[in-house]
Amino acid sequence: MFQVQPSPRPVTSNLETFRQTTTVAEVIIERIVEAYSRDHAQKDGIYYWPDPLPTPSSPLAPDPLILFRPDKTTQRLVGENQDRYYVMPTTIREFLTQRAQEEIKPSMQIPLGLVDKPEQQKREILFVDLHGSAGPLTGGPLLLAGAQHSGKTTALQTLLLWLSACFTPDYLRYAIIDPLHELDCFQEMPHARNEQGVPLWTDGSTDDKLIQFATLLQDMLQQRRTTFPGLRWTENTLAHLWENNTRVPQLLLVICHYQNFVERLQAITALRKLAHSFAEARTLGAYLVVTSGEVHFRTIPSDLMGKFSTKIGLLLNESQRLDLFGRPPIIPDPIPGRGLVLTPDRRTYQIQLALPIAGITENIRYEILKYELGKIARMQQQQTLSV
Ligand SMILES: Nc1ncnc2c1ncn2[C@@H]1O[C@H](COP(=O)(O)OP(=O)(O)OP(=O)(O)O)[C@@H](O)[C@H]1O
Repeated sequence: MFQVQPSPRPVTSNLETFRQTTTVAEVIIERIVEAYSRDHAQKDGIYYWPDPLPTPSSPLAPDPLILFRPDKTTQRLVGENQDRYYVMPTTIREFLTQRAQEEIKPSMQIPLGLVDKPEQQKREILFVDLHGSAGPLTGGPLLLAGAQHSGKTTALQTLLLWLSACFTPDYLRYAIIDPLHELDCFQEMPHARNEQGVPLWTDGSTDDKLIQFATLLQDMLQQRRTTFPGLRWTENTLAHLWENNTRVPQLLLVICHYQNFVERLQAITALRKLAHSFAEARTLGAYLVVTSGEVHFRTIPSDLMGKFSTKIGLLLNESQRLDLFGRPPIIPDPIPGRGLVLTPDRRTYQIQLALPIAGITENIRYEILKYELGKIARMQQQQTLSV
């Protein structure tokens, strides 16, 4: 299994360039830090106050937190930035090479950014677990709720980029309902087709399209059961099948902008049924992520809301925060990608979600993302052919 290591924080920041004076206290602190390292202190049970969450600010720091480190090809497009923090210390190419040498096991633990845990004096990687690797109470479906331009699509890009890099299509497929075409760059990925080459993507612009798509996915779930008659699916079944060289891919359903379908009776009925089927099929290796601009029970009824074991809220107003988190202990700053997470163990933390790709504008990031996805597809195809 690969090791997830946070990249070291740079010692200096841009702000320091502008600093005029150094106080006596700062000199003393610097001397103590030199003599008594963070590692030493931790061994003695002393924890430093964690660094604050990286803050995107346009135009000074539009991309402070990125999933993967850029490689030489993209580095020249995104520029050097000492203050960027990488969730993964490797480039995508290094990651794929490393993955090709590993025994692949099912995993739906996805690093989406950083989480601040002040009471534990920790800032750590935010992992969302769609499977619940230590039982259903440790993970399950994810709801990403947020106002317009709060970072929902970006979070989905990060999630899908991670899964695309982790798994070849033999081990993972994603099915996407994307009414605003915000995830078009994933349509071309082989992961977004079923074994027969049928696209697992729709914009759901008509009820017929959506119902047909829902039927296709329900059939895929049913096929899992009928292909292995008599098999009792438990949370470890997929892992056992993979160990025995039976490749049944994990299947992720992503529903974007759920609130857009609410006024369409036939569409929303099919969508709700589909969401429930996926929410209840984690032992079959089926997973669910939903984004919504609204969290009121008229949009997401309580029976469906109750299925989401992890809830992320970005730029929510007070009543939306109340609907999703009760009375949260903190109110996050109105920054893209900054928000709250309600974890499966019912705790609420402040988070900063990562961008999938570095770059000073959204357009540059999108172009690089397309390029990186193409590279992933090509490298995975070569690796599959050479096995
Ligand atoms: N984690 C992040 N760090 C820095 N910038 C971000 C982050 N997330 C989003 N942004 C920026 O905020 C803007 C809005 O992001 P995004 O399109 O993902 O929001 P959205 O919630 O999907 O919006 P909409 O509801 O309109 O589709 C984009 O310019 C994006 O680059």
